[in-house]
Amino acid sequence: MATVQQMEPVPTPARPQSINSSAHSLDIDMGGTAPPVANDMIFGSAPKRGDTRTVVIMCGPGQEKIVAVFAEVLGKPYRLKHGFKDVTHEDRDSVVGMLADNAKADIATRDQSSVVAINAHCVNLGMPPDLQLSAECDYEFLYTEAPFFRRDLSRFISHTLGQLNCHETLMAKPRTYIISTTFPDVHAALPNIDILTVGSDAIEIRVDLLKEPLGDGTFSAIPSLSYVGKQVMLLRQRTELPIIYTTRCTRENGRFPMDNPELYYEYLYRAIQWGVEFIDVELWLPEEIRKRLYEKRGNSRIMSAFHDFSGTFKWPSKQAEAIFLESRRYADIVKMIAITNDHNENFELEYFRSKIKAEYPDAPPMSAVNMGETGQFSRLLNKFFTPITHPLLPIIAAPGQMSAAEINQALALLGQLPKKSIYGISSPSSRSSTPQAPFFEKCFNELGLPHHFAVVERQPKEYSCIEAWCNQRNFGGAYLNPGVSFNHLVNNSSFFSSLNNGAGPVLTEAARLIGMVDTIVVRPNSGVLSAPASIPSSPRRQADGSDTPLGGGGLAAPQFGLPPNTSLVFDNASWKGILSTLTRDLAPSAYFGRAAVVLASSSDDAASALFALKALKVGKIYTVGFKTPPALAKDIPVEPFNSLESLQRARTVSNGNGNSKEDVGSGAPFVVVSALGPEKSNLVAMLVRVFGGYGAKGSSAAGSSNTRKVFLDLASDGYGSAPRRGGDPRLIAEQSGFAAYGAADVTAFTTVETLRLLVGQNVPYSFVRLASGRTMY
Ligand SMILES: O=C1C[C@@](O)(C(=O)O)C[C@@H](O)[C@@H]1O
Repeated sequence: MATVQQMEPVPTPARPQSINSSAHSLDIDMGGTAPPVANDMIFGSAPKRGDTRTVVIMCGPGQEKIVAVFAEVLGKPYRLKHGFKDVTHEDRDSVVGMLADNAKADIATRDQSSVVAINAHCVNLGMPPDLQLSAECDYEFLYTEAPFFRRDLSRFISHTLGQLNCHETLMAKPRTYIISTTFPDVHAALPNIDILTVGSDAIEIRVDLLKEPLGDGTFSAIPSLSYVGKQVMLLRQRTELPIIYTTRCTRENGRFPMDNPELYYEYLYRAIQWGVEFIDVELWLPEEIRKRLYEKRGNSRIMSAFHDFSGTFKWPSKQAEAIFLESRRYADIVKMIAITNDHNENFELEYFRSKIKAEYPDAPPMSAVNMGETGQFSRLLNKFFTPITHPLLPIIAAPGQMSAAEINQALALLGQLPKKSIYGISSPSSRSSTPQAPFFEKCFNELGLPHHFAVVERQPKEYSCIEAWCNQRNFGGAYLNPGVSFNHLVNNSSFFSSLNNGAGPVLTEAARLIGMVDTIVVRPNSGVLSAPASIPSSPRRQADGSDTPLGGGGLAAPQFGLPPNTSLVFDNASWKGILSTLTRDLAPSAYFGRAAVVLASSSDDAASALFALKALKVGKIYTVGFKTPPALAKDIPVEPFNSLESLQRARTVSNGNGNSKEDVGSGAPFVVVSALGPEKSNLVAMLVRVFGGYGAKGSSAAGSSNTRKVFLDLASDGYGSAPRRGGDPRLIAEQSGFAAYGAADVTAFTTVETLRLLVGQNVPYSFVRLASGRTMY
């Protein structure tokens, strides 16, 4: 059970510090010795250029508007053409739309090296997608018109074109859980989907368990592809989690018949076309089918699946190794599951796991557990893609399945998940009306984590106390709100500066370049880094002159001394919050090569946004109110607005398409990020008016574009939160044609990242928003 103490009203993590407090300078000069950099955290899974072929959208009559939405999400102009034969080299930077009926004539003869064909089908019209197009297109997007889920389209296209990759993110996580849903109809899952998926890193849809009603009170033997498509669509509209698509056969505890392996190909390949992230492919399927699926998987990942229900399977056997070797041939992930009868078989599995790791270090990651009650122990030990259940599910997907909370509680009992003290370190300037402690308590309880959480407050410009909270035996990590400059942290703490033999704490690439730390993560030492020197922290002098231990603020008296086998990693979660907000409704390519404006009253406030914009490969950054730190100005043109003329110049600069080299950075600003406080609202409002209006790149006779520009106000929690001089910039931005986002969006995404970093658990964005009193949908 989590123990939470709300000591002070808590902060909004993404709020820039200089709104209320004096700015700190950001210089990336780290002094003499460079701090160690966590080499496994370099840029994470940053957006990529991905597939650069011309995107062709096929749509039904009267549905041409979906072409414009695709174009908008991708940040490209669009044009309508009759058929594939009319798509030329000139269209390469546009989205091309065409009517499905016309496309059928020549889709088969398209040049697949230059075009990617997407069948966009609106399910509201009562007809299934055209069979020929479904079979011949590269991808298929199923959607509802009312309501329309733009973030679903954004996710679909970012995934299928390879601009965002959830696989890399999941692979980097020390422990991952997948929830196996067992609903006969996804509708039943939707009301509880947020709570159901707390702790899950991906969600499995058991296609074989879906029951398609036939209208006469009976159900079809297997659900039709059109029914399955709608179910997958529904699920993806309501969860941001990657989906695992499973057609489990009758022999392996499922309901899919085994007499026609081609049926599996049909269903599984369709899932790749739908942009499902993970496809479960059973090992019994003929090699030719497994190979074909693997080769045609696009940006989806294949999970080879083997289950043995005989009760005679032995992990220490030639057979087990042979199964692994066969599985890995056409797989990105290998899953091996067996029913066992003896507790010792859990140890045999662990031996098998370590043997495979040692003998095949380059093999795909393996998820391997034993089923049944005696096998539950192996579910605690498996760290990668552990299948879990939840009490709200109608049935468990396999004997012995446990929930995330049960696994975590068991790990805690076994001493594998020791109780830690986790802190939210705020300062008086960052107090907000949303109490953070009850939220963390809810998450910890929901996840069965044993940790303490406390919000503690430091005084402005007081950094030395932070070391006292961190230099405790049971310190489990902290978030800092507002973030603190790395230099301030290290220069004011003999503890931090002495870590790693005087080289300082480990820094992630993001924290190093941003220069601001908002998350302190405790990590077991990897061989690469030397053990941090743990020194006793300096006790605080009380008024009477006696020494008193620092920290805790009401927690049990802390034991001093970070254990020697641990490292502190200084990280920055805010930039990810900003990145996720900016890519919620737009694919990363909407930003590639375009110009951005960042307003802030200090470089500390601007740094996370600058880093996120660089990750999005913007072409140029205009700045207002601060000097860009050299590390962040590297490899990108940065121009301060220092006169009305410079502003005017930026406004009228020609619009390129941003995709070719010559166009990089050209065009009027597309995205404006402001970290200025309410007292500077009129300046922000003036700028959004100046840069407002539709249009963006490429609107010309050659194609039309209606891309809305993007405005992100890091200083505003929402409309009407505080009276603002010159009006609310978000409202003005919206009136000026921007899509506007505020600090609450960034905060929720940042909290998701913070929890991942601090406790290694995934709490969906929608749950965070729900807990803070707002729903996404
Ligand atoms: O393969 C697996 C693992 C599983 O069988 C289990 O044992 O938890 C549950 C299935 O839903 C899933 O597809």
